[in-house]
Amino acid sequence: MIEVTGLTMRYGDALAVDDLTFVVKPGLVTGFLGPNGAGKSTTMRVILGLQAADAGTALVGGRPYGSMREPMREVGALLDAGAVHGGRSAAAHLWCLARSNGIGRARVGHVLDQVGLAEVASRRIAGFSLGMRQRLGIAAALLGDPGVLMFDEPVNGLDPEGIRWIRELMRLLADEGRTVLVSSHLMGEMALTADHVVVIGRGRLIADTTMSELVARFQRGVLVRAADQPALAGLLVSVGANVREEDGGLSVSGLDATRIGELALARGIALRELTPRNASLEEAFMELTEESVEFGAGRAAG
Ligand SMILES: Nc1ncnc2c1ncn2[C@@H]1O[C@H](COP(=O)(O)OP(=O)(O)OP(=O)(O)O)[C@@H](O)[C@H]1O
Repeated sequence: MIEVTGLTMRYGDALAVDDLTFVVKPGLVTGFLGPNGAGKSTTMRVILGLQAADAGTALVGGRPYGSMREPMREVGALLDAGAVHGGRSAAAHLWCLARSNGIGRARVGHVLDQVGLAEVASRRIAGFSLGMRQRLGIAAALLGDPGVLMFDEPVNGLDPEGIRWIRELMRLLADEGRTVLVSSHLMGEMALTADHVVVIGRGRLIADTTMSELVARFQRGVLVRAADQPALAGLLVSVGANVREEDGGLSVSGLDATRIGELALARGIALRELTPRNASLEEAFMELTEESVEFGAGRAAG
């Protein structure tokens, strides 16, 4: 479990994280979403004790990172996959990390296998592709077999196969009961990965909810096609729905797809299509963050 409470962090006069409070629970993949500069990396760095907060606390398993005797066994993180010593081999890099954290050599082989780098274990990191570096960074995060994992934009620059691999790994880690926090500025990617989302903008909390609730919140009506469309339109309007013609079908709001299907069935109208439509999650994200920008502007003016 990660508990962030009233976290505030400034760079000079600029407020990067502003009184942020949220909890990341075990057994779930939690997406940490926000546009560039929202404060995601800063929050993660404070959780990892790499930066001191100006106010508030960030606890992992009830304790600040700085008080852990063997932190790699409690929390693993991928922050910047580029930041490794290129002259070493993958195995040497991991063994160096393991040794300085009291972790046995067997874990090095285990995590190299787990991330699919076993065959290139003795190659110098300098020759690694971005995807291989990401995998190596994830191997390092997993080295201490920690219960809490944080990944900052892990899919950045990866090909579709690499993205799918990361998605499946997150799921597996959460299913093992671990706490998984993964940041992204791409809502669409998160929709496929996360169970829960924490959305921030300008360092402030915008939403802390389940992914399915967020999707439902941005539901954009139902597209329906029927054998007898005028009859269906009349029926739906008679129960209070908003109906307009669209693309040879009916765009319906005010009723969900289940209810529309039941009404059509009861009246004996055959349906040819019944499609609930959501705003793209990118649109939802824009809306959410625009609200936060407006909120920010309002506060500044007031
Ligand atoms: N070392 C620094 N010095 C000064 N300002 C910084 C520093 N690091 C970050 N900032 C500022 O703090 C704010 C939050 O940045 P942060 O990197 O945490 O956001 P982010 O959500 O991770 O963004 P991104 O998706 O671009 O990584 C931004 O306005 C950024 O410009």
